[in-house]
Amino acid sequence: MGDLAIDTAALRRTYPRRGGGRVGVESLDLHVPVGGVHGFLGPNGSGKTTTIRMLLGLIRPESGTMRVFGHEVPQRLPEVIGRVGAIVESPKFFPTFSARRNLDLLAGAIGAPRGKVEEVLAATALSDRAGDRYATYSLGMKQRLAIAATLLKSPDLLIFDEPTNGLDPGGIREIRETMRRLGDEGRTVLVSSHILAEVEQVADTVSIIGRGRLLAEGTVAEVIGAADGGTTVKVGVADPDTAAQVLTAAGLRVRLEAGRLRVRGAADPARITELLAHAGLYVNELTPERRDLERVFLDLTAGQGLEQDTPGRHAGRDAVLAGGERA
Ligand SMILES: Nc1ncnc2c1ncn2[C@@H]1O[C@H](COP(=O)(O)OP(=O)(O)OP(=O)(O)O)[C@@H](O)[C@H]1O
Repeated sequence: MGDLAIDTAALRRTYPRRGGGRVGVESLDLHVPVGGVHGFLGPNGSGKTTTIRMLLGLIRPESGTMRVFGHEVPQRLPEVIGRVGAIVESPKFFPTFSARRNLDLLAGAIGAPRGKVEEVLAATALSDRAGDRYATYSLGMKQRLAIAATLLKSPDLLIFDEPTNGLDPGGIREIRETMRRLGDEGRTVLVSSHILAEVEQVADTVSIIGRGRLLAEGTVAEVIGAADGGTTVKVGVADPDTAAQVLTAAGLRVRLEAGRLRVRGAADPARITELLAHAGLYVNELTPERRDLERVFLDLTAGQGLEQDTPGRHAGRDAVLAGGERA
């Protein structure tokens, strides 16, 4: 792995749990590469917010180490905090002022260069509505304005804790597009979430945690592949029996299903086409059957949620995972 924006080793911060035992972050090894969007995933209560609060110096770990851009934190946090922008709670804006005026005030307070306000408004797709009063903004626009405010200091690392909570699908898409743009600019975006479908679409890499420990990490494809033992590909071919022999001889696992082959173990589906073409067999269908991240996540984190979580605490959040964590 290349340079890391965030790395932690055996990071621990726990709280006593009612009825005995402890909850929180037990021993977390996190590796967030520099540049791109990193999904920090786990069920409710798995320790995401606790980890983020430790990284930002808001609470102290009991033990373990953390580094941000190679600087040990919290010891060296003052040297690096200027490169970090975070939205952990909703920031306060003046409701009767426009978004632009709110940002102008903040920019003045931190000495951000002129022109920065228009730049961050554009980066969060708010330019058109920047003259409107904050009070008239939708929840999604408010959230994007919060991102715009953190961008005023041009952070290299942005940390968003569940940024799409409570947003409608349109609002979620806009936050996702904003994160994608920031990642494409070479910034590092750490986004915590328990809503997998969203993160799968935007994240370059992910960490999946459960009960304060790392369960899987890597690119989305790697995490899905590792959990699945390689991609499964459906193959349609005129002579499936011969094709099955060819592929089996090449070390792949093959099953005949409804006249088509289900082939596992090929690192790259193109290898299947190549093997069959060499045997004079022509493929008329080749469909990678990817498990989605959600499935992997549910399997990895089954029973890892907080069974003592208060029912309804996360009302309105993703029902699938709420169900999954209590499975
Ligand atoms: N200040 C605290 N006092 C007691 N327990 C706490 C405290 N902060 C967190 N916890 C507990 O630690 C565990 C991890 O919480 P945390 O908020 O880090 O999880 P999370 O993954 O961010 O979950 P969510 O998605 O629900 O926000 C939970 O069981 C939580 O109740």
